[in-house]
Amino acid sequence: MFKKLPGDEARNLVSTTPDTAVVFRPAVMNTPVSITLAIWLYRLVAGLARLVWRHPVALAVAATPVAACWLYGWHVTVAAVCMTTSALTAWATLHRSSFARLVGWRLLAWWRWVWVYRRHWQPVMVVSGLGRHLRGRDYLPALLKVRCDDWADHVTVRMLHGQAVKDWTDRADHLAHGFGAAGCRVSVARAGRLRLTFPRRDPLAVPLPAIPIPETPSVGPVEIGICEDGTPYRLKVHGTHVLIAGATGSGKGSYLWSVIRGLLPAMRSGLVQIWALDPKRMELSYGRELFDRYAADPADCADLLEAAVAVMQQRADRYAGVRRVHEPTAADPFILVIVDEVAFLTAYQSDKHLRARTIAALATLTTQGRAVGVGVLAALQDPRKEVMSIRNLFPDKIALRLDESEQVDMVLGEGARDRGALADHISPIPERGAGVGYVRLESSPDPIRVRAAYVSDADIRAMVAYAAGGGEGR
Ligand SMILES: Nc1ncnc2c1ncn2[C@@H]1O[C@H](COP(=O)(O)OP(=O)(O)OP(=O)(O)O)[C@@H](O)[C@H]1O
Repeated sequence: MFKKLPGDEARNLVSTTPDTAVVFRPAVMNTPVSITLAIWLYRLVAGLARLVWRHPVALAVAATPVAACWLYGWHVTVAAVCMTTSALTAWATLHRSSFARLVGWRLLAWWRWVWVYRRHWQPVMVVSGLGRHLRGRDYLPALLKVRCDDWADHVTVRMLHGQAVKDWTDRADHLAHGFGAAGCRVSVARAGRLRLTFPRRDPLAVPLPAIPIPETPSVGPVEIGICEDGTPYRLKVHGTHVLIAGATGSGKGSYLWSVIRGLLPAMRSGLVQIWALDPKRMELSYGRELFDRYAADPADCADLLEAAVAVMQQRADRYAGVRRVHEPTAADPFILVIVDEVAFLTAYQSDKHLRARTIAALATLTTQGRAVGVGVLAALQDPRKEVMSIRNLFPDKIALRLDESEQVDMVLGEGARDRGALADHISPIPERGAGVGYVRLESSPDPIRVRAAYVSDADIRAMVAYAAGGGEGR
Protein backbone atom coordinates (compact mmCIF):
# COMPACT_ATOMS: atom_id res chain seq x y z
CA MET A 1 0.00 0.00 0.00
CA PHE A 2 1.72 3.18 -1.20
CA LYS A 3 0.24 6.54 -0.53
CA LYS A 4 1.71 10.04 -0.71
CA LEU A 5 0.25 12.33 1.96
CA PRO A 6 1.25 15.79 3.08
CA GLY A 7 2.67 16.66 6.50
CA ASP A 8 1.14 15.22 9.65
CA GLU A 9 -1.23 12.84 7.96
CA ALA A 10 1.51 10.21 7.60
CA ARG A 11 1.52 9.41 11.30
CA ASN A 12 -2.17 8.49 11.17
CA LEU A 13 -1.62 5.84 8.49
CA VAL A 14 -2.13 2.23 9.37
CA SER A 15 -1.03 -0.47 6.96
CA THR A 16 -3.64 -3.15 6.46
CA THR A 17 -1.23 -5.42 4.59
CA PRO A 18 1.11 -7.41 6.89
CA ASP A 19 4.86 -6.78 6.45
CA THR A 20 4.27 -3.80 4.18
CA ALA A 21 5.85 -0.54 5.27
CA VAL A 22 3.99 2.65 4.71
CA VAL A 23 6.02 4.84 2.42
CA PHE A 24 5.84 8.60 2.82
CA ARG A 25 7.65 10.79 0.35
CA PRO A 26 7.10 14.49 1.03
CA ALA A 27 7.22 16.68 -2.06
CA VAL A 28 10.30 18.96 -1.81
CA MET A 29 10.51 22.20 -3.72
CA ASN A 30 13.84 24.02 -3.75
CA THR A 31 13.36 27.74 -3.24
CA PRO A 32 16.19 29.98 -4.51
CA VAL A 33 18.12 31.75 -1.72
CA SER A 34 17.34 35.16 -3.20
CA ILE A 35 13.59 34.58 -2.89
CA THR A 36 13.94 33.34 0.69
CA LEU A 37 16.02 36.41 1.61
CA ALA A 38 13.55 38.73 -0.11
CA ILE A 39 10.67 37.18 1.87
CA TRP A 40 12.58 37.54 5.16
CA LEU A 41 13.46 41.14 4.37
CA TYR A 42 9.86 41.94 3.49
CA ARG A 43 8.66 40.37 6.74
CA LEU A 44 11.25 42.30 8.75
CA VAL A 45 10.34 45.66 7.19
CA ALA A 46 6.60 45.01 7.46
CA GLY A 47 6.99 43.87 11.10
CA LEU A 48 9.02 46.99 12.00
CA ALA A 49 6.53 49.28 10.27
CA ARG A 50 3.69 47.57 12.12
CA LEU A 51 5.52 47.92 15.43
CA VAL A 52 6.14 51.65 14.91
CA TRP A 53 2.54 52.20 13.83
CA ARG A 54 1.00 50.27 16.72
CA HIS A 55 3.28 51.12 19.62
CA PRO A 56 4.98 54.48 18.93
CA VAL A 57 5.21 55.47 22.61
CA ALA A 58 6.56 52.14 23.87
CA LEU A 59 9.05 52.02 21.02
CA ALA A 60 10.23 55.58 21.68
CA VAL A 61 10.69 54.73 25.38
CA ALA A 62 12.83 51.71 24.48
CA ALA A 63 14.73 53.16 21.52
CA THR A 64 15.59 56.69 22.72
CA PRO A 65 17.99 55.68 25.56
CA VAL A 66 19.75 53.22 23.25
CA ALA A 67 20.19 55.90 20.58
CA ALA A 68 21.31 58.49 23.17
CA CYS A 69 23.83 56.06 24.66
CA TRP A 70 25.24 55.40 21.23
CA LEU A 71 25.43 59.07 20.26
CA TYR A 72 26.37 60.79 23.57
CA GLY A 73 27.66 58.09 25.92
CA TRP A 74 26.10 56.54 29.03
CA HIS A 75 26.68 59.49 31.45
CA VAL A 76 24.55 61.82 29.40
CA THR A 77 21.94 59.06 28.85
CA VAL A 78 21.59 58.27 32.58
CA ALA A 79 21.20 61.99 33.36
CA ALA A 80 18.61 62.39 30.59
CA VAL A 81 16.68 59.29 31.72
CA CYS A 82 16.60 60.57 35.32
CA MET A 83 15.35 64.00 34.21
CA THR A 84 12.73 62.51 31.91
CA THR A 85 11.51 60.12 34.63
CA SER A 86 11.21 63.02 37.11
CA ALA A 87 9.34 65.12 34.53
CA LEU A 88 6.97 62.23 33.76
CA THR A 89 6.38 61.59 37.47
CA ALA A 90 5.59 65.27 37.98
CA TRP A 91 3.22 65.19 34.98
CA ALA A 92 1.51 62.03 36.26
CA THR A 93 1.09 63.61 39.71
CA LEU A 94 -0.10 67.02 38.55
CA HIS A 95 -2.33 66.01 35.64
CA ARG A 96 -3.10 62.35 35.88
CA SER A 97 -5.78 62.20 33.18
CA SER A 98 -3.68 63.71 30.35
CA PHE A 99 -0.66 61.59 31.39
CA ALA A 100 -2.78 58.45 31.39
CA ARG A 101 -4.35 59.30 28.03
CA LEU A 102 -1.16 60.22 26.22
CA VAL A 103 1.41 57.94 27.84
CA GLY A 104 0.12 55.64 30.60
CA TRP A 105 -2.55 53.64 28.81
CA ARG A 106 -0.40 53.32 25.69
CA LEU A 107 2.48 51.88 27.65
CA LEU A 108 0.17 49.55 29.50
CA ALA A 109 -1.42 48.48 26.19
CA TRP A 110 2.00 47.66 24.77
CA TRP A 111 2.93 45.70 27.87
CA ARG A 112 -0.36 43.74 27.88
CA TRP A 113 0.03 43.12 24.14
CA VAL A 114 3.48 41.62 24.64
CA TRP A 115 3.07 39.87 27.97
CA VAL A 116 -0.53 38.70 27.98
CA TYR A 117 -2.05 38.56 24.53
CA ARG A 118 0.87 37.88 22.15
CA ARG A 119 2.43 35.37 24.53
CA HIS A 120 -0.75 33.33 25.05
CA TRP A 121 -2.39 33.95 21.68
CA GLN A 122 -1.49 30.75 19.89
CA PRO A 123 -2.26 28.28 22.74
CA VAL A 124 -5.52 30.03 23.67
CA MET A 125 -6.70 30.15 20.05
CA VAL A 126 -5.86 26.50 19.42
CA VAL A 127 -7.21 25.11 22.69
CA SER A 128 -10.42 27.16 22.50
CA GLY A 129 -10.96 25.92 18.96
CA LEU A 130 -10.81 29.36 17.36
CA GLY A 131 -7.57 28.53 15.58
CA ARG A 132 -7.21 25.62 13.18
CA HIS A 133 -4.35 23.19 12.72
CA LEU A 134 -4.61 22.00 9.14
CA ARG A 135 -2.10 20.03 7.12
CA GLY A 136 0.68 20.83 9.54
CA ARG A 137 0.01 24.56 9.64
CA ASP A 138 -1.61 26.75 12.30
CA TYR A 139 -4.29 29.12 11.05
CA LEU A 140 -4.85 31.69 13.78
CA PRO A 141 -7.11 34.74 13.98
CA ALA A 142 -4.92 37.86 13.88
CA LEU A 143 -4.29 39.92 16.99
CA LEU A 144 -4.52 43.44 15.56
CA LYS A 145 -4.54 45.94 18.39
CA VAL A 146 -4.68 46.25 22.16
CA ARG A 147 -6.06 49.42 23.74
CA CYS A 148 -6.28 50.00 27.48
CA ASP A 149 -8.34 52.35 29.57
CA ASP A 150 -8.80 52.53 33.29
CA TRP A 151 -11.03 49.47 33.58
CA ALA A 152 -10.47 47.12 30.63
CA ASP A 153 -8.33 45.93 27.76
CA HIS A 154 -9.98 46.29 24.35
CA VAL A 155 -8.47 43.83 21.92
CA THR A 156 -9.20 44.05 18.20
CA VAL A 157 -8.92 40.80 16.29
CA ARG A 158 -9.42 39.69 12.70
CA MET A 159 -11.45 36.51 12.47
CA LEU A 160 -10.45 33.66 10.23
CA HIS A 161 -12.31 33.68 6.92
CA GLY A 162 -15.46 31.68 7.39
CA GLN A 163 -15.77 32.28 11.13
CA ALA A 164 -18.92 33.78 12.62
CA VAL A 165 -19.36 36.08 15.60
CA LYS A 166 -21.15 33.24 17.36
CA ASP A 167 -18.01 31.11 17.19
CA TRP A 168 -16.40 33.75 19.41
CA THR A 169 -19.31 34.53 21.71
CA ASP A 170 -19.63 30.80 22.41
CA ARG A 171 -16.00 30.79 23.57
CA ALA A 172 -16.05 33.97 25.65
CA ASP A 173 -15.37 31.90 28.76
CA HIS A 174 -12.33 30.20 27.19
CA LEU A 175 -10.96 33.58 26.16
CA ALA A 176 -11.52 35.14 29.59
CA HIS A 177 -9.76 32.33 31.43
CA GLY A 178 -7.10 31.97 28.77
CA PHE A 179 -6.04 35.60 29.15
CA GLY A 180 -6.56 35.74 32.91
CA ALA A 181 -9.57 38.09 32.91
CA ALA A 182 -12.79 37.92 34.90
CA GLY A 183 -14.86 38.04 31.71
CA CYS A 184 -14.82 38.67 28.01
CA ARG A 185 -17.34 40.59 25.94
CA VAL A 186 -17.43 40.23 22.19
CA SER A 187 -18.65 42.97 19.88
CA VAL A 188 -18.33 43.57 16.16
CA ALA A 189 -15.82 46.31 15.24
CA ARG A 190 -16.50 45.99 11.50
CA ALA A 191 -16.95 43.22 8.97
CA GLY A 192 -14.52 40.46 9.83
CA ARG A 193 -13.16 42.26 12.89
CA LEU A 194 -14.17 41.86 16.51
CA ARG A 195 -13.50 43.82 19.64
CA LEU A 196 -12.92 41.70 22.74
CA THR A 197 -13.31 43.54 26.03
CA PHE A 198 -11.46 42.03 28.99
CA PRO A 199 -12.25 43.91 32.23
CA ARG A 200 -9.23 44.36 34.54
CA ARG A 201 -11.32 45.71 37.41
CA ASP A 202 -14.98 46.30 38.15
CA PRO A 203 -15.72 50.03 38.21
CA LEU A 204 -19.27 49.27 39.34
CA ALA A 205 -18.28 47.28 42.45
CA VAL A 206 -18.90 50.21 44.79
CA PRO A 207 -22.41 51.62 45.37
CA LEU A 208 -23.01 55.04 43.91
CA PRO A 209 -24.65 57.72 46.07
CA ALA A 210 -27.75 59.46 44.71
CA ILE A 211 -27.03 61.77 41.78
CA PRO A 212 -27.60 65.45 42.69
CA ILE A 213 -30.97 66.76 41.59
CA PRO A 214 -30.51 68.56 38.23
CA GLU A 215 -30.60 72.33 38.31
CA THR A 216 -32.72 72.78 35.21
CA PRO A 217 -36.08 71.15 34.47
CA SER A 218 -35.80 68.47 31.81
CA VAL A 219 -37.79 65.43 30.73
CA GLY A 220 -34.63 63.52 30.06
CA PRO A 221 -32.69 61.52 29.26
CA VAL A 222 -32.30 61.37 33.02
CA GLU A 223 -28.88 60.73 34.54
CA ILE A 224 -29.42 57.84 36.92
CA GLY A 225 -26.03 56.19 37.35
CA ILE A 226 -22.82 55.29 35.55
CA CYS A 227 -21.81 53.01 32.73
CA GLU A 228 -18.95 50.57 33.03
CA ASP A 229 -16.59 52.92 31.20
CA GLY A 230 -17.23 55.63 33.79
CA THR A 231 -19.50 57.79 31.62
CA PRO A 232 -22.86 58.91 33.04
CA TYR A 233 -25.73 56.57 32.39
CA ARG A 234 -28.72 58.51 31.09
CA LEU A 235 -32.06 56.78 30.75
CA LYS A 236 -34.55 58.01 28.19
CA VAL A 237 -38.08 58.04 29.60
CA HIS A 238 -39.88 60.62 27.43
CA GLY A 239 -40.82 59.13 24.07
CA THR A 240 -40.40 55.50 25.11
CA HIS A 241 -41.49 52.90 27.68
CA VAL A 242 -39.02 51.14 29.94
CA LEU A 243 -39.25 47.71 31.56
CA ILE A 244 -36.86 46.83 34.39
CA ALA A 245 -36.57 43.13 35.20
CA GLY A 246 -34.63 41.77 38.15
CA ALA A 247 -34.88 39.20 40.90
CA THR A 248 -35.91 40.26 44.38
CA GLY A 249 -33.30 42.54 45.93
CA SER A 250 -31.64 43.31 42.59
CA GLY A 251 -32.16 47.04 43.07
CA LYS A 252 -35.12 47.86 40.83
CA GLY A 253 -36.14 50.50 43.35
CA SER A 254 -32.93 52.46 42.73
CA TYR A 255 -33.88 52.83 39.05
CA LEU A 256 -37.39 54.02 39.84
CA TRP A 257 -36.22 56.50 42.47
CA SER A 258 -33.27 57.76 40.42
CA VAL A 259 -35.62 58.53 37.53
CA ILE A 260 -38.05 60.33 39.85
CA ARG A 261 -35.12 62.27 41.33
CA GLY A 262 -33.86 63.34 37.91
CA LEU A 263 -37.34 64.54 36.93
CA LEU A 264 -37.97 66.52 40.14
CA PRO A 265 -37.21 70.00 38.73
CA ALA A 266 -39.50 69.29 35.76
CA MET A 267 -42.17 68.01 38.16
CA ARG A 268 -41.85 71.16 40.22
CA SER A 269 -42.28 73.34 37.16
CA GLY A 270 -45.30 71.36 35.99
CA LEU A 271 -43.71 69.80 32.88
CA VAL A 272 -43.90 66.27 34.29
CA GLN A 273 -46.49 64.38 36.28
CA ILE A 274 -45.78 61.04 37.89
CA TRP A 275 -48.60 58.60 38.39
CA ALA A 276 -47.53 55.78 40.67
CA LEU A 277 -48.90 52.26 40.94
CA ASP A 278 -47.62 50.49 44.01
CA PRO A 279 -49.41 47.15 44.39
CA LYS A 280 -46.73 45.90 46.83
CA ARG A 281 -47.12 49.08 48.92
CA MET A 282 -43.47 48.79 49.97
CA GLU A 283 -41.59 50.89 47.46
CA LEU A 284 -43.32 53.97 46.11
CA SER A 285 -45.47 54.59 49.19
CA TYR A 286 -42.40 56.05 50.86
CA GLY A 287 -42.49 59.14 48.66
CA ARG A 288 -46.21 59.22 48.05
CA GLU A 289 -46.38 63.02 48.34
CA LEU A 290 -44.27 63.28 45.18
CA PHE A 291 -46.86 61.74 42.91
CA ASP A 292 -49.71 63.47 41.17
CA ARG A 293 -51.72 60.27 41.38
CA TYR A 294 -51.07 57.17 43.44
CA ALA A 295 -52.82 53.80 43.64
CA ALA A 296 -52.03 50.62 45.54
CA ASP A 297 -55.26 48.62 45.53
CA PRO A 298 -55.59 46.54 42.30
CA ALA A 299 -58.97 48.08 41.46
CA ASP A 300 -57.58 51.59 41.98
CA CYS A 301 -54.57 50.65 39.84
CA ALA A 302 -56.84 49.57 36.98
CA ASP A 303 -58.81 52.83 37.32
CA LEU A 304 -55.62 54.86 37.29
CA LEU A 305 -54.31 53.11 34.18
CA GLU A 306 -57.63 53.66 32.42
CA ALA A 307 -57.49 57.34 33.40
CA ALA A 308 -54.04 57.52 31.76
CA VAL A 309 -55.50 55.88 28.64
CA ALA A 310 -58.29 58.47 28.63
CA VAL A 311 -55.76 61.34 28.80
CA MET A 312 -53.77 59.68 26.06
CA GLN A 313 -56.79 59.34 23.76
CA GLN A 314 -57.94 62.85 24.43
CA ARG A 315 -54.47 64.15 23.50
CA ALA A 316 -54.38 61.94 20.41
CA ASP A 317 -57.69 63.52 19.28
CA ARG A 318 -56.26 67.00 19.76
CA TYR A 319 -52.92 66.25 18.12
CA ALA A 320 -54.34 64.37 15.12
CA GLY A 321 -53.21 66.14 11.96
CA VAL A 322 -51.61 68.95 13.98
CA ARG A 323 -48.38 67.52 15.40
CA ARG A 324 -46.61 64.20 15.64
CA VAL A 325 -44.44 64.59 18.71
CA HIS A 326 -45.20 65.66 22.23
CA GLU A 327 -43.59 68.80 23.66
CA PRO A 328 -44.07 68.92 27.43
CA THR A 329 -45.86 72.06 28.64
CA ALA A 330 -47.70 72.93 31.86
CA ALA A 331 -50.98 72.36 29.99
CA ASP A 332 -49.83 69.06 28.46
CA PRO A 333 -47.21 67.65 30.82
CA PHE A 334 -45.32 64.46 30.21
CA ILE A 335 -47.11 61.79 32.26
CA LEU A 336 -44.87 59.00 33.49
CA VAL A 337 -46.80 56.02 34.82
CA ILE A 338 -44.54 54.12 37.21
CA VAL A 339 -45.55 50.57 38.09
CA ASP A 340 -43.65 48.69 40.77
CA GLU A 341 -43.93 44.90 40.40
CA VAL A 342 -46.26 44.97 37.44
CA ALA A 343 -46.75 41.15 37.66
CA PHE A 344 -48.98 41.70 40.72
CA LEU A 345 -51.45 43.30 38.35
CA THR A 346 -50.88 41.30 35.16
CA ALA A 347 -50.34 37.75 36.49
CA TYR A 348 -50.82 37.28 40.23
CA GLN A 349 -54.16 39.12 40.33
CA SER A 350 -56.88 36.56 41.08
CA ASP A 351 -59.73 38.73 39.77
CA LYS A 352 -59.76 37.89 36.05
CA HIS A 353 -61.77 40.93 35.13
CA LEU A 354 -59.36 43.31 36.89
CA ARG A 355 -56.41 41.50 35.34
CA ALA A 356 -57.85 41.85 31.85
CA ARG A 357 -58.58 45.56 32.40
CA THR A 358 -55.04 46.18 33.63
CA ILE A 359 -53.36 44.33 30.77
CA ALA A 360 -55.57 46.05 28.19
CA ALA A 361 -54.82 49.49 29.62
CA LEU A 362 -51.07 48.80 29.83
CA ALA A 363 -51.03 47.44 26.27
CA THR A 364 -52.88 50.53 25.00
CA LEU A 365 -50.49 52.87 26.80
CA THR A 366 -47.38 51.09 25.61
CA THR A 367 -48.53 50.96 22.00
CA GLN A 368 -49.95 54.47 21.67
CA GLY A 369 -48.73 56.61 24.56
CA ARG A 370 -45.23 57.43 23.35
CA ALA A 371 -46.06 60.13 20.80
CA VAL A 372 -48.57 61.95 23.00
CA GLY A 373 -46.38 62.19 26.08
CA VAL A 374 -47.57 59.29 28.22
CA GLY A 375 -44.80 56.88 29.19
CA VAL A 376 -44.67 53.73 31.27
CA LEU A 377 -41.78 52.72 33.54
CA ALA A 378 -42.47 49.28 34.98
CA ALA A 379 -40.49 46.95 37.23
CA LEU A 380 -40.94 43.22 37.54
CA GLN A 381 -39.21 40.21 39.05
CA ASP A 382 -40.07 37.42 36.64
CA PRO A 383 -39.73 38.23 32.93
CA ARG A 384 -41.41 35.08 31.58
CA LYS A 385 -44.13 35.55 28.96
CA GLU A 386 -46.75 33.87 31.18
CA VAL A 387 -46.10 36.55 33.78
CA MET A 388 -45.74 39.54 31.48
CA SER A 389 -47.37 38.77 28.16
CA ILE A 390 -46.85 42.33 26.90
CA ARG A 391 -43.16 42.65 27.73
CA ASN A 392 -42.28 43.11 24.07
CA LEU A 393 -44.37 46.26 23.89
CA PHE A 394 -41.69 48.02 25.95
CA PRO A 395 -39.06 49.39 23.53
CA ASP A 396 -36.38 49.72 26.22
CA LYS A 397 -35.54 47.03 28.71
CA ILE A 398 -33.05 46.71 31.53
CA ALA A 399 -31.89 43.37 32.93
CA LEU A 400 -30.75 43.48 36.55
CA ARG A 401 -29.67 40.36 38.43
CA LEU A 402 -31.68 37.42 37.08
CA ASP A 403 -31.94 33.90 38.46
CA GLU A 404 -31.56 31.98 35.20
CA SER A 405 -29.41 32.51 32.14
CA GLU A 406 -32.40 32.00 29.78
CA GLN A 407 -34.12 35.02 31.32
CA VAL A 408 -31.45 37.36 29.96
CA ASP A 409 -32.52 36.89 26.34
CA MET A 410 -36.18 37.14 27.41
CA VAL A 411 -35.47 40.66 28.64
CA LEU A 412 -32.79 42.01 26.30
CA GLY A 413 -33.61 40.00 23.19
CA GLU A 414 -32.17 37.02 21.39
CA GLY A 415 -28.41 36.64 21.65
CA ALA A 416 -27.91 39.33 24.32
CA ARG A 417 -26.36 36.92 26.78
CA ASP A 418 -23.99 35.56 24.14
CA ARG A 419 -22.91 39.13 23.52
CA GLY A 420 -21.91 39.49 27.15
CA ALA A 421 -25.03 40.44 29.12
CA LEU A 422 -24.31 38.10 32.02
CA ALA A 423 -27.18 39.31 34.20
CA ASP A 424 -27.38 35.88 35.84
CA HIS A 425 -23.79 36.36 37.09
CA ILE A 426 -24.43 39.66 38.90
CA SER A 427 -23.55 39.34 42.57
CA PRO A 428 -26.48 38.80 44.96
CA ILE A 429 -24.56 40.76 47.61
CA PRO A 430 -26.34 44.15 47.65
CA GLU A 431 -23.14 46.24 48.03
CA ARG A 432 -21.62 44.63 44.95
CA GLY A 433 -24.58 43.79 42.75
CA ALA A 434 -27.73 45.74 43.64
CA GLY A 435 -28.52 48.27 40.94
CA VAL A 436 -26.08 46.67 38.48
CA GLY A 437 -27.70 45.77 35.19
CA TYR A 438 -27.32 45.40 31.45
CA VAL A 439 -28.94 47.65 28.89
CA ARG A 440 -28.88 48.11 25.18
CA LEU A 441 -28.34 51.69 24.16
CA GLU A 442 -29.74 53.11 20.93
CA SER A 443 -26.22 53.66 19.64
CA SER A 444 -25.16 50.01 19.74
CA PRO A 445 -26.65 46.52 19.62
CA ASP A 446 -24.15 45.38 22.25
CA PRO A 447 -25.38 45.32 25.83
CA ILE A 448 -23.48 47.52 28.24
CA ARG A 449 -23.16 47.18 32.00
CA VAL A 450 -24.47 50.00 34.16
CA ARG A 451 -25.18 50.73 37.81
CA ALA A 452 -27.92 52.98 39.10
CA ALA A 453 -27.25 55.31 42.01
CA TYR A 454 -28.73 54.30 45.34
CA VAL A 455 -31.44 56.66 46.55
CA SER A 456 -31.68 56.22 50.31
CA ASP A 457 -34.70 56.91 52.53
CA ALA A 458 -33.05 60.17 53.61
CA ASP A 459 -32.68 61.16 49.95
CA ILE A 460 -36.37 60.44 49.35
CA ARG A 461 -37.35 62.59 52.34
CA ALA A 462 -35.17 65.38 50.95
CA MET A 463 -36.82 64.94 47.55
CA VAL A 464 -40.27 65.32 49.13
CA ALA A 465 -39.10 68.53 50.80
CA TYR A 466 -37.65 69.77 47.49
CA ALA A 467 -40.87 69.03 45.60
CA ALA A 468 -42.85 70.87 48.23
CA GLY A 469 -40.84 73.93 47.28
CA GLY A 470 -38.32 74.01 50.10
CA GLY A 471 -34.66 73.01 50.41
CA GLU A 472 -32.18 72.02 47.79
CA GLY A 473 -33.04 68.33 47.93
CA ARG A 474 -29.47 67.57 48.94
N1 LIG B 1 -28.20 51.03 43.30
C1 LIG B 1 -27.91 50.42 44.45
N2 LIG B 1 -26.66 50.43 44.93
C2 LIG B 1 -26.36 49.81 46.08
N3 LIG B 1 -27.25 49.14 46.84
C3 LIG B 1 -28.51 49.10 46.41
C4 LIG B 1 -28.91 49.73 45.20
N4 LIG B 1 -30.22 49.51 45.03
C5 LIG B 1 -30.62 48.78 46.07
N5 LIG B 1 -29.61 48.53 46.91
C6 LIG B 1 -29.65 47.71 48.13
O1 LIG B 1 -30.32 46.51 47.81
C7 LIG B 1 -31.47 46.34 48.62
C8 LIG B 1 -32.63 45.82 47.76
O2 LIG B 1 -32.98 46.84 46.84
P1 LIG B 1 -34.46 47.00 46.28
O3 LIG B 1 -35.47 46.85 47.36
O4 LIG B 1 -34.50 48.23 45.46
O5 LIG B 1 -34.54 45.77 45.34
P2 LIG B 1 -35.79 45.33 44.48
O6 LIG B 1 -35.25 44.81 43.21
O7 LIG B 1 -36.77 46.45 44.37
O8 LIG B 1 -36.37 44.15 45.34
P3 LIG B 1 -37.89 43.66 45.45
O9 LIG B 1 -38.31 43.25 44.07
O10 LIG B 1 -37.84 42.54 46.42
O11 LIG B 1 -38.65 44.87 45.96
C9 LIG B 1 -31.76 47.71 49.22
O12 LIG B 1 -32.27 47.62 50.51
C10 LIG B 1 -30.43 48.38 49.23
O13 LIG B 1 -29.76 48.11 50.46
